[in-house]
Amino acid sequence: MIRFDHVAKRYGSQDALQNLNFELASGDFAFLTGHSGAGKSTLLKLVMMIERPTRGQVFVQNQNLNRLGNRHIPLIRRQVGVVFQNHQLLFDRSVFENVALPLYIAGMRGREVGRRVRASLDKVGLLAKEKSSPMTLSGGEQQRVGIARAVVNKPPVLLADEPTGNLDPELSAEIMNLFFEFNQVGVTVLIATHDISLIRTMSMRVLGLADGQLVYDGLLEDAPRSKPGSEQTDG
Ligand SMILES: Nc1ncnc2c1ncn2[C@@H]1O[C@H](COP(=O)(O)OP(=O)(O)OP(=O)(O)O)[C@@H](O)[C@H]1O
Repeated sequence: MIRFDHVAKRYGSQDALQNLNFELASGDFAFLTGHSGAGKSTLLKLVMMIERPTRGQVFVQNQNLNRLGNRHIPLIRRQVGVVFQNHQLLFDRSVFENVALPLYIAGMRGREVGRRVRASLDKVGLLAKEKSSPMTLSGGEQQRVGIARAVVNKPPVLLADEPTGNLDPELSAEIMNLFFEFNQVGVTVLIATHDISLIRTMSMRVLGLADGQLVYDGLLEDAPRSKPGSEQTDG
């Protein structure tokens, strides 16, 4: 679960988020949308403890992040898998080694690593590519490696920041289906995206940000066509 309770984030004199209140219960799925600079990445960074709120409280899996010191950050990171737009894969390592990285960081060694990595690659349909270099893979395949890495230690929460940003509509739909599959087995999923046309095709909850404020929380199919994010594709 994720809960924001009167959360504000200010960078210097810039208000990135203001008085944000929402909750994703365990097993919920939502898209996070809004214009460039609306505060999507900042919101995700607060969940990952890359940033701290200026005011208010963020809860992840019922833990109040304000109460956790920096030494607890790895504990939260193990509970929150993250998928980035540009994959952030290591091109000098194999697919297997990229996916295994969070397990190594968590101190896991031996056979369990192989078992977990292969289970994860199997879920994203890339079991046959474990020895390949990510460089030899297509954009969609690279994104699936990024997803396998995000879920390899079975986090209860999965975040994604523009995970389909560089992909064509067909591949984007495939990637979204993977997120739905993880959600169906109980993972809480929050996906930041500009891609209103893609999320219009799915009747899922949408959190809409504008200028750091939550201006919409509901099913997009119920919304007037100008909301939320006003179809902006900038940024
Ligand atoms: N490290 C920072 N220092 C100063 N200002 C920042 C910082 N990070 C973000 N901001 C500002 O906070 C606001 C929200 O930015 P954020 O990156 O969260 O928006 P976003 O919705 O993710 O945008 P995009 O879709 O372009 O990635 C913007 O005005 C941005 O300029």
